[in-house]
Amino acid sequence: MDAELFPRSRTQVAPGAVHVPDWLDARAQRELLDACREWARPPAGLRTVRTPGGGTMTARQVCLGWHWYPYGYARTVVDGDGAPVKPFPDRLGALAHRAVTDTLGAGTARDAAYDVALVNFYDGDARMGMHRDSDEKADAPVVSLSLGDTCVFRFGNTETRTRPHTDVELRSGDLFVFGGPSRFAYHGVPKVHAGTAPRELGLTGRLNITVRVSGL
Ligand SMILES: O=C(O)CCC(=O)C(=O)O
Ligand SMILES: [Fe+2]
Repeated sequence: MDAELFPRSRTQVAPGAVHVPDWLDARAQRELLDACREWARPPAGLRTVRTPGGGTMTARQVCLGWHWYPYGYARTVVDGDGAPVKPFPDRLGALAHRAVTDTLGAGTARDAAYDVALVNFYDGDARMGMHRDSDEKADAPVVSLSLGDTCVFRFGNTETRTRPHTDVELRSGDLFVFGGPSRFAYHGVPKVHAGTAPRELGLTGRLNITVRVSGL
């Protein structure tokens, strides 16, 4: 949509939590999507995540650098095909540094060694419940990039899964960074709006890439 009634602008959603609309241009989105398609291939490809309670996550996932499973990190896909996790690409680290500098300032992530990416694919009625990204042993900001369908991203507080929270619309190309006092805030994806991806991207569904420092 190029004729917004109200142009979207950069917003600080909470201290240390910043939303930047359209951070990735169409070409960068396309390149990231192509990379995600490669990463999704087996071995150590896209998988359904099973939770200890016997449930499954509706968003399917592939990891880079370290393999996340509920609730920890490993070097191999311990809850899947057992293959070694795919390497963390340097360019995702560079992208994360640029994202943090752009949102929270140059000093914030100077020494942060980004080494993990979690790629979540949402199709159909997929969503993600309120949770904290708390299996990392470091407090560097989490960098989140979205591709494809628009979603409602719910950003809450560090104490409870419930209110107060702010609902933000994340669209294809948007950046969301949460660090500092917001690093361990609860967040989730209650809704993905099917069929809202930019037509020229060629993606049915939504992809989200979070880049993190494992501290491991
Ligand atoms: O899909 C999103 O925007 C959020 C993903 C997320 O919270 C996570 O991977 O931990
Ligand atoms: Fe998360």
